[in-house]
Formats: sequence, C-alpha cells, structure tokens
Amino acid sequence: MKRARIIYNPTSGKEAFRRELPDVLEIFEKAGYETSAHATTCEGDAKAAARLAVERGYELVVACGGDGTVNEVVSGLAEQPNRPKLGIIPVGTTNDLARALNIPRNIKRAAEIILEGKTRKLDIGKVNDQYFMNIAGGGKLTELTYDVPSKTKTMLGQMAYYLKGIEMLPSLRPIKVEIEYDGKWFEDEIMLFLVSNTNSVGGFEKLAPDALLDDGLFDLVILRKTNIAEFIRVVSLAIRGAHLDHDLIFYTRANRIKVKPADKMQLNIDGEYGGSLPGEFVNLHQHIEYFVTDEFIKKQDSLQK
Ligand SMILES: Nc1ncnc2c1ncn2[C@@H]1O[C@H](COP(=O)(O)OP(=O)(O)OP(=O)(O)O)[C@@H](O)[C@H]1O
Repeated sequence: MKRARIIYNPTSGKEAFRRELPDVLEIFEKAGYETSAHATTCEGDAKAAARLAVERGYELVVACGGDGTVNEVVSGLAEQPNRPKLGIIPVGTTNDLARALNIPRNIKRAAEIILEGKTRKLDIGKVNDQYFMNIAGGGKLTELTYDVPSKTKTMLGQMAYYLKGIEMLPSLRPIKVEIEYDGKWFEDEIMLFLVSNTNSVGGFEKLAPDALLDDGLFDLVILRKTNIAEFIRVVSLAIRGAHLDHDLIFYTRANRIKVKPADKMQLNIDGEYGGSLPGEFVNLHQHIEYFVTDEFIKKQDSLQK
C-alpha cells in the first residue's frame, strides 16, 4: 500500500488547516494512500519531519503551510538520495512558491491537484548550506520582506511592501561587491541584487519575468548605485516587468554565483533573514519533484519556446 505523510504547520496563515485536516485525510485515503499527519511544533520541525518521512520510505510527502514551512520541508528532502515527490497545500500568509506553480489556496482543490498526479522536477537554490525555492538576495531593500509584519501583508498585500519600502528609502546605501557568475566577473557599487529561481516574489510577479524553474539557471538581477528618485523610477518599472533593459540594471542567467561584499550585507532567503554574505549560490538542477497544475505546465512550456 502507498503511504502519504502530511506535514502541516498549525500556526500558518489563519490557522485554517487543522479544521480541514480530517477532510484532507479522507481525500488521500480514498485515493489509496495510507495517510498520516504530523503537526509541526516549532521552527525546524518540518525539516526534521521531512527527513524522517524519507527514512521511513513514504512515497508521498505533502507540505501544508506557507513558504516558511515549504522551505523547511524542501530542505529536509534536499539532502536525501531517494527523494519522494512533494505536494503543496498553501495555507500560509505568503505562498510564493504555490503561486509560481499555480496551486490554488483552496485546500481541497490543492489536495486534488496532488492526486491528479502531474509532476515536474524543478530547480532549487542552495546558498551557504541553506536552501531556497523562490529567491535570495542582498542589499538593504531585500530586508523589506521580513520587516513587513505578516498581518500587514495579509491586509494590504503588495501595498504593505510599498509603504515599508518608502519608509526604508532614506537608509538605502550602495555597497561595493565582487560577483563571480559562471566564471565571469561583475564588480560595482550596488543597491541590491536578487538571485531568482521563480518569478513570483512577495507580490512582485515580474521581477524576473521569464525565470524558468527547470533550466538549472538563476536569474541574477542587480541594481547599481543610484539616487532615491531614480531608484523609485526603477522600482515602478519593475512592477510592470519593464526594468531589465534599464541602464542601472544588470541582468543575466547563471548556475553558480559567488557574492563578496566589501561591507556588511545581509542575506535574504525566500523572504527570511539568512545570515550575512559572502555567499555562493548554487542552482540544484531539477532537484525536487513537485505536483503541479496543468496551468503551470502550459506556462513553462510557452516560456521555453
Ligand atoms: N507550532 C508552531 N508554532 C510556532 N511556529 C511554528 C510552528 N510550527 C512551525 N513554525 C514556524 O512558523 C514559520 C512560518 O510558517 P509558514 O511560513 O508556514 O506560515 P505563514 O503564515 O505563511 O507565515 P509567513 O508567510 O509570514 O512566513 C515556519 O518557518 C516555522 O519555523
């Protein structure tokens, strides 16, 4: 008999998952999976639970939570040689990966998508022994994502970032960096850099508009030193995805990116604080097999053409 392990964060989002757990268990049982669930108790628990699920030979692991929980589950699977397929039921405040995979927030629908069985092997990123699915970066403004409280994010969505961003503008300062990407060099004073795997980042869906999730490459977007007025102009272009040709933007694709700042620069990983740079970002090609929607498959196929 096939076995499924549901790893859920009972505190994610509006704490809705716990109520729906019996229905989700029933959906998986009916589909022929002997199904059990683990409620995470603290930070790091989802990672340990995922690792244990691999050791115990589950065929299917389902992560239920926001990006924080999915990140932990992916991190738990990533080091294992025989990785089970991963389903996602998005019940968090930010669900950037689910959004990138076109998985809806409806819990039962998300469970059905897993049972429809369409999967894709997708890239993940690794930097300084930490994994990310969506994006990593450095520079003052990337701190935005963890400075905006979850509640504000839920209520105001993208607007929350703008408001916080405006508040942070006066503290923006350029930092000199050396970046080595696939054997090539970049050296300049920059405001921020982003290493992107998906195109869905904290509500900005067009930062790296053509990012493919299975090509083994990151999209590297760098904003060079600038003043506040010009900065605001580039950000407003970025909202429309029209920033990549701008003179202040350096944009390329790479599999391996080493970043060495001349001054203190924080590392941001999937919207969370991830320690300090320097760091080496490595794209692990098609490392995790996710259940995805038809919509996602169509989107990826059309980008590939
Ligand atoms: N029982 C628990 N109590 C408190 N925190 C927990 C518990 N279980 C897991 N966590 C932590 O909660 C963090 C946030 O979880 P998750 O991303 O799923 O929720 P969220 O509502 O989407 O929050 P956000 O999007 O703001 O990060 C996880 O990174 C995990 O470390």
